[in-house]
Amino acid sequence: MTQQRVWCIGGLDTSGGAGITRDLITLADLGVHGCAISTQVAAQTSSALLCTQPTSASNLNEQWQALASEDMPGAIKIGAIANDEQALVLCARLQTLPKPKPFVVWDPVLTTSSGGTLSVLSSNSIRALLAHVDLITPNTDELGVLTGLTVDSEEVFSLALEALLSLGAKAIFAKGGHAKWQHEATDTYISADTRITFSQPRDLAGALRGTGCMLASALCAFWVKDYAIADALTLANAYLKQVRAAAFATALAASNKKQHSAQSRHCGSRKIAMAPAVGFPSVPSDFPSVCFGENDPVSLRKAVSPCDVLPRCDVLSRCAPAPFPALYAPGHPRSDLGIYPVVEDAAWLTKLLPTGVNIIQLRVKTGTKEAISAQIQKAVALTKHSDCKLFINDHWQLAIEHGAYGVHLGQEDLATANLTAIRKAGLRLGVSTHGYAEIQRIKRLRPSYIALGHIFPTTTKTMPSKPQGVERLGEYVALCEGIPTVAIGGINLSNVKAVAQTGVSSIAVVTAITQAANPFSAYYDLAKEAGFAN
Ligand SMILES: Cc1ncc(COP(=O)(O)OP(=O)(O)O)c(N)n1
Ligand SMILES: Cc1nc(C(=O)O)sc1CCOP(=O)(O)O
Ligand SMILES: [Mg+2]
Repeated sequence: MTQQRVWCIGGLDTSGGAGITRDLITLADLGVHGCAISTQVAAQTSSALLCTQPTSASNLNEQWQALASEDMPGAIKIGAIANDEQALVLCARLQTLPKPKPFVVWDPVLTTSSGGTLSVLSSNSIRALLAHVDLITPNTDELGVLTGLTVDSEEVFSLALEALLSLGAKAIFAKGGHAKWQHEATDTYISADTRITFSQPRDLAGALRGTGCMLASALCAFWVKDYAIADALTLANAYLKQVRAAAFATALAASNKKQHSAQSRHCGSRKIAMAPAVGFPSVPSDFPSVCFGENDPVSLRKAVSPCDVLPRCDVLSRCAPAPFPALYAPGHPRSDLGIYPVVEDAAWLTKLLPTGVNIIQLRVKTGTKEAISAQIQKAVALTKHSDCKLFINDHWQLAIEHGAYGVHLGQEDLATANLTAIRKAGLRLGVSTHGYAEIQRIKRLRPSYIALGHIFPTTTKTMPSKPQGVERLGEYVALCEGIPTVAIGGINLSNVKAVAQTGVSSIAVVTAITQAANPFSAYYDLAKEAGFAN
């Protein structure tokens, strides 16, 4: 059970709105066991810090030892550290954590939302702590205090992130709620080699307390549930959006009940203390827009200039370019795509087209450009007078040149592919994804289908990510909001039924067909077991 446990180290907020009290509520809401180490007892109401009493260094040590005598956690969330003495104890303890080391997140709470001081740390303590944490989650005010900069513009924000990295931060998740210069609330994740942004339209629940605590503890919950960091961040961002919406609705209902005047209905400027339980994020509109890198070619914001002059950037959807062409013409009786064989040369088409296969992919990984071009030309000619939709993997220029039905691209291919040219040529576009962050990145493109992989271990290629499993596949299908979906990776006769039951539109296979003793009947067996027509 050690993987499903998070330790929360921070101040005990008597009101339950923030600190370790809020952390434990958040973890419970997400089905993770939270343990607590108190750095101080803060007598707090929902709007004021009355007084606070720091825990002694020896008591802090004893609390740690008590927890360490039982199960170690999968993640440790640190909030307000009262003073340098406490920082010293924590650094010593973090240094001697047994392996596998828990993921350590520091939410550097310095003041309460009402302005009371919770933490006074020297620059030496900050540096020492940074050496032991995997991720720091400052808001822009905290980023300013930690770096000595006045973070009031995008330029200074970027400088501050660089400054914090050079102080020793391994990775930063800088929250954008306080970044008033941004149209949207954009959280930025940055490490030595990665920059990912997570954007949401600004909402009315600005005065909800404890949002930083909730975000960092939700992140730890998703980490111990074994999500990759980009997915855990996407989920934590979506969780917060859900909580804010629910908190605002609850506060509004309470306010309406109390006072029936029209004026009291707007509670955007009031303090909201209660954050209702909302559970695992599942509502697609709660998920952020995700961009990889500052110049993500998939980012539509850069492509459409009117967004920049509009006051709020929930305009992303309004500015989105036309979707890529649909896989079926409107009114077509069929909605699923069936079994989707992915093959390495055009000769496979001759073998598989007689099955009546609906969609097929040519995935040629070796050979000269001339040889690949000849393969694509042959495949296009073979499918021209059939109902089979031919997708070309990787080679989008050749696919356009030879008039294929569509192109399949991976996440990295998007950096070099010319999406405008593909769209202009009228080709369909399928894109690979491997989790929440990539799906949220790709959805705004409105591709013809979104591939979801890899579902089970595969021997066909080395995957940098972990298998997703069918439970997550079901969540991803729902998140794709009607865009056709294709499951891929390790799918065969023994598991194809469970995959089909997630509602995925198509199931792509390599070895289940290409290494079958009889590929022709393997296709039929898979289609039958999945419950697809043909
Ligand atoms: C249907 C489908 N899904 C995913 C992939 C993988 O594409 P990509 O990420 O571009 O990796 P390679 O196939 O190029 O190795 C796919 N080909 N088809
Ligand atoms: C080509 C490919 N792409 C994947 C992804 O997840 O993006 S998994 C995969 C290999 C699929 O082969 P098999 O059906 O033999 O497991
Ligand atoms: Mg590819």
